[in-house]
Amino acid sequence: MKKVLTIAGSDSGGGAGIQADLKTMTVHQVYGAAVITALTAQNTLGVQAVEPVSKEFVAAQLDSVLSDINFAALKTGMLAQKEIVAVTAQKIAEYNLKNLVVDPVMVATSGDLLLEEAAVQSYKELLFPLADLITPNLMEAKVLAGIDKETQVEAEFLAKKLHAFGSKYVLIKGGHFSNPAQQSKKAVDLLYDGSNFVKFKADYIETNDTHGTGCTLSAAIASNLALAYSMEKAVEKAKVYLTKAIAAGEKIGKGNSPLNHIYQLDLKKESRQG
Ligand SMILES: Nc1ncnc2c1ncn2[C@@H]1O[C@H](COP(=O)(O)OP(=O)(O)O)[C@@H](O)[C@H]1O
Ligand SMILES: Cc1ncc(COP(=O)(O)OP(=O)(O)O)c(N)n1
Repeated sequence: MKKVLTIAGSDSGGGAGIQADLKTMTVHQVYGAAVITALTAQNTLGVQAVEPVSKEFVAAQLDSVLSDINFAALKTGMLAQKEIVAVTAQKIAEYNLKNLVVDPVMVATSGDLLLEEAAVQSYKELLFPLADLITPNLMEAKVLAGIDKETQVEAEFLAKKLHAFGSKYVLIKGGHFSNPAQQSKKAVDLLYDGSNFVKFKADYIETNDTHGTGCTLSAAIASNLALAYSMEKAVEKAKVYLTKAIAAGEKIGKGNSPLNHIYQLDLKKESRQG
């Protein structure tokens, strides 16, 4: 079995972070391991509190799993602080890890901050040059490119700007674009390899129940890379998985419900009532 590592924060509500990553990995039939960078007291309504893990303890977790398990791919999610970005990059380089997907998580959809501002530079200098793929959403891409959040820009422009930081590929996620493509009810993500653009289009689902979409997408891509798919195929398959998981969502909690990862398991619906 292929092994995949997530280095990310914990979402006590189970919708995003390492919980979403491990569910996604399991459904992809890869073995998921998790290094936790921060605890969040979180539910479907938002993030009530954040407790970052010390950089020493993140390093200890990384040494534990990396000295023991041979990972075919890995992803990073919420890294919270610049020291955690730095130690993560240091260990990824030290253990010469391949197939790295970096989801530069900054803010939850609820608006709660998941990364300190000082860490943005560390992402660009330390982590992106090691990455096979970075997966910013629109707002994250603007922050990383140093563009005002209110400025209207094309995804192509952002992809080119971010590719200059050294990752092999950039995927600009389209969940927050209010552009003609979305008006035509398509969720469009743009992949750039430094020369060519590839668009991935899926049906845009009219719902606010999208908690954990970014985490799920990057975990699915990492799983597909571990399974030896090309980057294009890995993104294409991940997007299909994600869209089905949004469409199959069931109401959980009082706020924005998480995705449904068990929709494709062969379980009788009656056995999971309640
Ligand atoms: N309502 C939706 N219907 C279908 N796909 C969506 C929807 N919202 C987001 N997506 C997709 O989910 C993924 C995550 O995108 P986005 O929401 O932009 O990132 P994040 O979750 O990091 O904020 C992308 O592939 C995007 O196209
Ligand atoms: C612990 C933790 N990590 C990441 C996120 C952000 O999740 P994401 O999939 O980008 O999207 P939303 O859940 O915010 O829609 C999080 N909330 N918590």
